[in-house]
Amino acid sequence: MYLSKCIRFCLQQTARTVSKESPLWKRYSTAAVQPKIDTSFVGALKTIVGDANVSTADAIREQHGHDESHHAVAMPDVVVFAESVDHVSKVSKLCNDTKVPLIPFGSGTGLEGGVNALQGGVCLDVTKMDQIVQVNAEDFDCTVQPGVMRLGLNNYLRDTGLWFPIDPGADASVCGMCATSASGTNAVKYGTMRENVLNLQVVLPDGRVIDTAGRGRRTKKTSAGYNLTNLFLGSEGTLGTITEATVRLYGIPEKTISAVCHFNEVSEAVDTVVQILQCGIPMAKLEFLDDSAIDCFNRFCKYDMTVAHSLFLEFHGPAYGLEDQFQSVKELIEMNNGFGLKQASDADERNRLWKARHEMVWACTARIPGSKPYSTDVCVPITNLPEIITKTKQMVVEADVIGPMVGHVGDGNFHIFFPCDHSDTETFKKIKDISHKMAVMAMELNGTCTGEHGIGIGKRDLLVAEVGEETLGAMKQIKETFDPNNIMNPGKVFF
Ligand SMILES: Cc1cc2c(cc1C)N(C[C@H](O)[C@H](O)[C@H](O)COP(=O)(O)OP(=O)(O)OC[C@H]1O[C@@H](n3cnc4c(N)ncnc43)[C@H](O)[C@@H]1O)c1[nH]c(=O)[nH]c(=O)c1N2
Ligand SMILES: CCCCC(=O)C(=O)O
Ligand SMILES: [Mn+2]
Repeated sequence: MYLSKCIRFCLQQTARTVSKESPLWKRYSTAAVQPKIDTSFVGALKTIVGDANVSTADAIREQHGHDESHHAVAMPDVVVFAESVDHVSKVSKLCNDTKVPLIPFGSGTGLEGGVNALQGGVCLDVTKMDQIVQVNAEDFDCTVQPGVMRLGLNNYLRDTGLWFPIDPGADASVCGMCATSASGTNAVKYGTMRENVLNLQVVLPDGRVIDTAGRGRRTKKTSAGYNLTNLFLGSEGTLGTITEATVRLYGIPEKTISAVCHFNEVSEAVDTVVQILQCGIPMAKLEFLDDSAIDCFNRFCKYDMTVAHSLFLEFHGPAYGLEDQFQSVKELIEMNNGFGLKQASDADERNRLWKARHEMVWACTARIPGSKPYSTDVCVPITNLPEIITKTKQMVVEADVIGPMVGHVGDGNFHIFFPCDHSDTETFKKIKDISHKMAVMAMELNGTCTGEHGIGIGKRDLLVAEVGEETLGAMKQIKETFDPNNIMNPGKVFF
């Protein structure tokens, strides 16, 4: 009853653009920021980080005013490249004292408009802080600065026999992945960022530097006080700037088996997934692509993969026993009328088998030249997957829009990738409508409107429907405590 009240509220709100004058803004935003960016402010920034690390050039501001999503570019007034924690601290304090918005920038691969400078201000680019501070190979952890990218980290780690498995597809910064609580294809086995971060160093808006678990702490377990680490995971730059992350590492699996198979019915594929999980088979990846996704891929890469609903699977482990796991899954696939099962262990073969999954975003946007991805990102308890996937697919077919479905179904999480061209207003309206209905359906099925991309700009209305007014109020209190002047990435997560 309560949920449906919230959903009605949220349906009313998304129908219009929320401006600073609206009651919603006043209700859910802290003090609005008054940017005071003039030559003396820019001069003060230059004094802190050096002339070469401050840019007001249009091209640089444009580059920092958007991510990979469809959201309209919103440029910051100035871009600052920090080279040290001291830089971050002093720039934060200056912005706080002068009430200028401050937007941390990782690598701009986000999908919810997280770095778009809705109210102008300073974009704080931390990519120059790119040191791997420490690797504790025998403890399976390492500490990185915010400019360290996940692929760079894994290249560096290769000789140690370890890897950092969280894989959002894009080569994102590890601290940006903390900020959005990212996950991706490996979460079935290794969890999301929430399960893999041991400690964070954060610069608060007033310039204070804190370590969420205490300086140097890197234990797998702790019961010491509030879990500030988890508070900052998924905070999307709205509470502070993450300047160091200590993350968990894993042994590179001795053997990997990849597999792909097809189904005529969505329900057969999803039932197979649920049964694999119920049997406790420790899958590394369990992904679903529908027929429309495979069709996009074939067109984009000139492949001739079977155009059918497909499961992409991966097994990681010691060579001993992995083949048995594969055989058990094979039986389940056959029981559910799956066909065309292919498997590979060799790295090149495996990459070829999985190519459709990895090319998906670009294969999809290629269908409409100049389009950008509009991603939906719902996640539900695994037993509710068949219902929401089937209903979503029906909506996409009925609306007659291009909307391939790709799911991290092993986690109950899936996306429709809509190639989005804002000038086609009719299609855009249909996309928004389906996206909204998917989120509402997910919430009705005890799920969430975002499993991994975050709230950003696009899902602010949905947050209140998801968590309820009281919980949203508690979140706002936390925001006000850390950031009383609302300088940190204003207009994100909350209005
Ligand atoms: C092709 C493709 C495919 C995928 C994805 C993207 C793309 C382009 N993503 C989304 C994306 O990769 C993910 O959101 C990253 O975690 C963003 O990291 P960036 O470093 O790019 O942060 P980016 O610079 O885009 O910033 C994202 C948000 O975090 C904040 N932020 C960044 N660095 C910060 C810091 N140091 N301190 C505080 N705040 C900071 C920003 O202010 C912003 O709000 C994804 N994701 C996923 O989870 N699963 C997936 O499957 C995919 N798949
Ligand atoms: C529309 C982009 C969604 C990217 C993503 O999350 C994935 O490929 O899993
Ligand atoms: Mn994803």
